[in-house]
Amino acid sequence: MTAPGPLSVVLAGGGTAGHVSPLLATAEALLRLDPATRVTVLGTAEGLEARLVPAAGLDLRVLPRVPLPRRPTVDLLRVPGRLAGAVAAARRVLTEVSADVVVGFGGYVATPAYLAARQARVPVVVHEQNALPGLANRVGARLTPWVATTFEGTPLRGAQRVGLPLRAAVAGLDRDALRGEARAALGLRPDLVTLLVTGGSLGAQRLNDVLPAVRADLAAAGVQVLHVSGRGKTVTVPDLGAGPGAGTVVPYVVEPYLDRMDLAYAACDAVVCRAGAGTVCELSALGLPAAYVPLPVGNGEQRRNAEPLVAAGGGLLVADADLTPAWVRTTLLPLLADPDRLAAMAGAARAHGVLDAADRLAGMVVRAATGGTP
Ligand SMILES: CC(=O)N[C@H]1[C@@H](OP(=O)(O)OP(=O)(O)OC[C@H]2O[C@@H](n3ccc(=O)[nH]c3=O)[C@H](O)[C@@H]2O)O[C@H](CO)[C@@H](O)[C@@H]1O
Repeated sequence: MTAPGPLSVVLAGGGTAGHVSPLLATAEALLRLDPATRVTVLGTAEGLEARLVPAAGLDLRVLPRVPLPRRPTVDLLRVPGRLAGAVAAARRVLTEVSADVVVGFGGYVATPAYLAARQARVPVVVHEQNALPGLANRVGARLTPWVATTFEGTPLRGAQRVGLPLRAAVAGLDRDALRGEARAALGLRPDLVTLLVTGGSLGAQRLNDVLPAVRADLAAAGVQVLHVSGRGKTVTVPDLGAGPGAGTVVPYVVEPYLDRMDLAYAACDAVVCRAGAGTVCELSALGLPAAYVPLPVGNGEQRRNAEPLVAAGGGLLVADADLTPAWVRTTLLPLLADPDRLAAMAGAARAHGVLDAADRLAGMVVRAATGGTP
């Protein structure tokens, strides 16, 4: 059975950019397939989607946030009432836009969206970004045969690996062509080895503390830094004074958040970062060598996100507690001074990455909406 006319697709997800970016990339791919597709996004007023979705020109509908407690606490008793309100709100949106399919990316709004779709008999597609699934997607995967994952081996029933949908600005990035322009736009020198430091969309205080502390060593080695710190997080970059590296002008540029991460990726030669699924997949698809410092909380998904890439030679894995000034001096600086090793890592990363996940997921969404089989 084929739905008549253009499809109406509801994308549900949000929270951090790690959740919003694949949603936006999937919207881009659906609109590439058919520019007449109606795309509606369900998100929260608190997440980054509240800014990023309208900025991408998409229709955002806000649902109340329903955090699901990870452990059975008294708060669990309040979930059904809150959840019922959010399901009813989602259901109204599905009816208003005559949804043909709901695609959930996990997070706060995904659970009510999945339940509303089930009530309205609208097909559901689940996309899980992380190597270990979150609670919302564990629920969602029980309701549908259409389950897509970023990584191989994610424990969800019926999972098919499609990779992580990447925005066209990243997937289509020609780093060599954009390098000069990107460095100039970011206040970096054209001629120096360039390290990108990024703690993901929210930043990471640990990275913000450790990397500036070795500014003098980096500068003395001729390594300039672009440090994306996260909004509201602090970074104190020491003045070089008369210490090592003084007298040479080696930039250490701090930006709280970049809407154009493609510029950062074009500008840099290597990366020190957290291991959010988005960062891992973008860097591997672009062939960027990186030292991954997984966030040591949550269900351990960040370590699992980076492990296969690191095992394939595409980067280093550094425990949070091991990220110290000494590590920078003894491990990172020698790596940055070794173009052959960097090139080998870059090649291994590129071989591991997936560039066309957005098109693969969009294809699955259309099949789910039009009565296909998984
Ligand atoms: C603290 C937290 O909850 N972290 C989770 C969050 O991470 P977080 O949101 O940090 O996610 P990711 O590393 O997955 O992705 C970061 C995304 O933000 C973009 N970006 C980043 C910085 C910037 O200045 N501009 C910008 O556009 C990157 O290009 C990338 O697309 O979602 C990930 C994907 O579900 C999870 O794996 C992480 O565990």
